[in-house]
Amino acid sequence: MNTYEELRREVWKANLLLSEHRLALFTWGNVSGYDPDAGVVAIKPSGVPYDALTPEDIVVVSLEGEKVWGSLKPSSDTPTHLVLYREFPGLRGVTHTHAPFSVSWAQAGVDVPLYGTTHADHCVGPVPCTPYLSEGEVQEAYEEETGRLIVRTFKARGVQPLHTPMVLVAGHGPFTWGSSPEESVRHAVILEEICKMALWTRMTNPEVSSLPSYIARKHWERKHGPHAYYGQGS
Ligand SMILES: O=C(CO)[C@@H](O)[C@H](O)COP(=O)(O)O
Repeated sequence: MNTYEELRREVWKANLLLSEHRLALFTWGNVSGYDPDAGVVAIKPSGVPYDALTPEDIVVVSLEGEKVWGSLKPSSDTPTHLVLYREFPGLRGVTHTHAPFSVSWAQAGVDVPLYGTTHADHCVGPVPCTPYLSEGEVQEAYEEETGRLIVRTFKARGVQPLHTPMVLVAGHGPFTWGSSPEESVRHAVILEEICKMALWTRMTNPEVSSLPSYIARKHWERKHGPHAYYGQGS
């Protein structure tokens, strides 16, 4: 019987990084990983503190959300993760945190402007903030609709998820993703730093404008290859 041990250990280690980087207190936040060959997602169990988490606690579900391995309840945010894996091809890891600067920008309900090269190295353009979910969406299927809201926001704005691996959900907090669970956590750390620097930048100069696009493009292409700008690359 497949116990998905390798995937579970990878996801377990990534969840411990949330706590190590102080991106989530208590049981807040969650990290998952997707194995497309097996067609399963491993994710943190709901309500288990990080310092008590073991690889055996990690729960494995199908892309449709059916539990296929594990005794605990999967994270309450599992439906959000699953929508992102289904709708954004290439994702292998998703992270959700309650990191304070990221949550502050999400609560403010505004995009994080691209003020500098640190941001430009990791995102083509501002970090999008979604609008609020409607009352019906919240009542109907909150976590699933949160994922759909992220996908709608990126598609409506023509943002490539592999070129902007992060988003703020209005009133809630950040979701980030990547080519592995560990990379999705790294993007959450980077997002928190971007949000902190953007807030301090705006406090230092309320009239500050965004970084000129020719500098932002140079930094993005230096790191991701030429012609990778605005999704023209791989
Ligand atoms: O977004 C939230 C709550 O607002 C979640 O991140 C919880 O804070 C963690 O839930 P579990 O993963 O433990 O179910």
